[in-house]
Amino acid sequence: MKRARIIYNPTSGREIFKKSLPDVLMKLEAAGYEASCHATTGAGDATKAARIAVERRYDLVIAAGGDGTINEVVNGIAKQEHRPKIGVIPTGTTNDFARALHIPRDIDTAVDIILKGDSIPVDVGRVNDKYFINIAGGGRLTELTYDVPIKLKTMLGQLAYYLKGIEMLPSIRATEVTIEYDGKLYEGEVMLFLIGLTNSVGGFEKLAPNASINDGMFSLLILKKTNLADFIRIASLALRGEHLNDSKVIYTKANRIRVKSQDRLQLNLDGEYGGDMPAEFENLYRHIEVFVPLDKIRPEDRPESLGDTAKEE
Ligand SMILES: Nc1ncnc2c1ncn2[C@@H]1O[C@H](COP(=O)(O)OP(=O)(O)OP(=O)(O)O)[C@@H](O)[C@H]1O
Repeated sequence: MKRARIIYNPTSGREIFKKSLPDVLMKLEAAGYEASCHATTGAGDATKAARIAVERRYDLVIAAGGDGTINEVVNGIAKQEHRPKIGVIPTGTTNDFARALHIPRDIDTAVDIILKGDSIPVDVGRVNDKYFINIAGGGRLTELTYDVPIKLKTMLGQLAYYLKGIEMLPSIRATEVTIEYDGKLYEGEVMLFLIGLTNSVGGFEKLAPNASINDGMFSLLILKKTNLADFIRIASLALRGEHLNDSKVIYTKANRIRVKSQDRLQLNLDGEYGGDMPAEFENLYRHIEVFVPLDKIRPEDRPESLGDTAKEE
């Protein structure tokens, strides 16, 4: 009998998953899985739980939570040789990764997608021995995600991040950085830089419009130093995906990126604090298989167009 392990964060998003858990377990059992679950207890626990699930040779690991939980689960799996397929039940505040893969927030539908059994390989980012699935970034603006209290997120959802952003806007300053990407060099002051694996960041779905989830490339976006008015102008352009040609924006694809700074510069990995720079980023090509609604995935990202290379590594 196949075995499934659900790793869920009881505090994520609006804390709704607990109520559905018995139904989800029953549904998995009815589909022929022996199903069990682990409720995370705090930072790092989902990584530990995923590592144990790998050791115990679970066939399927389901991450139920927000991007932070999925990131932790991937961190427990990505280094291992035997990597079980991952199912995602998005119950977080932002759910960028799930949104990029068209996995809906409705728990029942998300479980149906897993049970249907269609999966695709996705790229994973590695930086200083940590992994990310969606986005890495740096700059004062990316640091605001750490300060949003859990209770506020539970009450307000994504709005909590925007409120925090507005509160911080006047105090955001630029940072001097050196960014090396595939042999090219950028040196100067930046408001932020983002290294994306998908097109969905902080609810902005058009930030990296031509990102592919499994082409082995990062989308690198650098926002140079701006004044407050320019910053607001570019942010509103970004909502419509019209920011890429702005003279303050550098946007390109790269496979390897190095970032360093004279100042203290924190690294944000999938919305959580991930250590300080310097950092070296590497794109791990099609490193993990995730269950998705195949009919919603762009043709070029689907297995039939991936060919045999999808089975490499
Ligand atoms: N029992 C717990 N109590 C407090 N924090 C927890 C607990 N379990 C996990 N966490 C931490 O909560 C972090 C954020 O969780 P998660 O991403 O699932 O939800 P979220 O913050 O609501 O959603 P999003 O990341 O999409 O904004 C995790 O990275 C983890 O470190």
